[in-house]
Amino acid sequence: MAASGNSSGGGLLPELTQRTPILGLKLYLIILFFIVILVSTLLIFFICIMKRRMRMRVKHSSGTIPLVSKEESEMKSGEKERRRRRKSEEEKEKIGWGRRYSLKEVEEATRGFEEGNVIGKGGYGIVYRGILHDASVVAVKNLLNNNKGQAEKEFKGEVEAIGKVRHKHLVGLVGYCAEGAQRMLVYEYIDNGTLEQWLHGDVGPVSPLTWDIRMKVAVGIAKGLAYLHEGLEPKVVHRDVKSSNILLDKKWNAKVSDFGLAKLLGSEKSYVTTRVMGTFGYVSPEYASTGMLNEGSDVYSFGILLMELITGRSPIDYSRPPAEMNLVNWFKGMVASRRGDELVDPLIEIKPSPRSLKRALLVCLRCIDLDVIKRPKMGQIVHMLEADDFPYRSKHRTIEIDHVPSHAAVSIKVPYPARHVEPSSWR
Ligand SMILES: Nc1ncnc2c1ncn2[C@@H]1O[C@H](COP(=O)(O)OP(=O)(O)OP(=O)(O)O)[C@@H](O)[C@H]1O
Repeated sequence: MAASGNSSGGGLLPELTQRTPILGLKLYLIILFFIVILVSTLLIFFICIMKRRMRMRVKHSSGTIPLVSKEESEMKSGEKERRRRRKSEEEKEKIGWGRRYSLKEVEEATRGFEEGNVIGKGGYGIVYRGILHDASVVAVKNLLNNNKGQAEKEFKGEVEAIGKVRHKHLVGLVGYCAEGAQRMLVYEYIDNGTLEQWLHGDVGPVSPLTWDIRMKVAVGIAKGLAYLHEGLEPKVVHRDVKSSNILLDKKWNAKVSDFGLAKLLGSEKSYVTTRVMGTFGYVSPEYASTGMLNEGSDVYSFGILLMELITGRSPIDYSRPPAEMNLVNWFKGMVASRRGDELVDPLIEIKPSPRSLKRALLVCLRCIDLDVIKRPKMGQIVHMLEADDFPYRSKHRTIEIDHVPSHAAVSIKVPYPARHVEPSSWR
């Protein structure tokens, strides 16, 4: 019994240890190999199932206990999409110097061109105050429909000429709108009215525009014009320098506005137009009679503007006695008869020093010289108005002022800076 029991147990083991035809491996090794394969297959299968279950659980949980509601998450993705689209629209609408605005944007900014947002009406259209999406305040000039044929031309010229021009004393164009028949210009908003309003509006018995403020305004305008004439290539002639085109901020900084009439000029050439486009009373005689235009015409208009600042009078005022209706004639006559101090606006409480007054009067006379060549450049005017000791510095050479009325008994000598005027001085 013992022998048979031994032989059956011993018979099984030797079978397992017998070599098989598979690579001569022993049977138990092959069995072991298959068991390992089976176990690892099961293990992989199990892991896959577990992973799938976990994924399903995550899905399930986000559906049942969401961190944000479905609507909210849709809104968020919608908002994201809208923002992305708005950003790409804005990128598309950027035009180098500013922006092209859609009609919808301008309508929103002005609350549908609400009457209450009208800040002024000019020859080319109505100006509205507007607030853009980014909260910046702007002045939107909506060009008139009945001006379209002409205004469209002006519009294009204006946009191209002034879009890139940036200067402390020039009103910046921040963009435009050209949709369908609509043409609009979007300017930075200047918050303290126009020089015309401050000079000729009802300001009470004492003008807030003191002599010093008036001179500061004059220097600002001169700097702005000097930049147009001498700081740009090709230069820009404004063509409509007048008090209603001078805007003021709360610190009395002057900003020259309305380049609707400005045209780009070739550097050496003067420009001939078929019709005179300036404003009566400010237009230089040569521009009025020949249509020949160069920056000298702006200098003439600046001279008239300076007279207006000194006297508080309009260039043409039919409500005055005939001898005083034309500001230039009255002004020249008063200077010639040495009554310059009577020219000062009676609304100025503290009178200017004789030196400061004389300086301003002489600049006026030089600007309105009938010979355009003899008029100073705007950069020189900045120097003349700013120089403390002008016109008394001895090293200045003197130049005769022509065209003070021929009946004038006096010959006025106007010192003239011999130095070269650095562009940086009027910037
Ligand atoms: N950028 C601005 N910021 C604030 N107000 C402005 C601005 N531009 C214009 N205005 C206001 O709108 C008014 C009309 O301006 P606009 O330039 O159209 O006409 P104007 O200069 O009075 O006349 P014209 O069209 O004959 O030049 C101005 O008088 C001013 O009160």
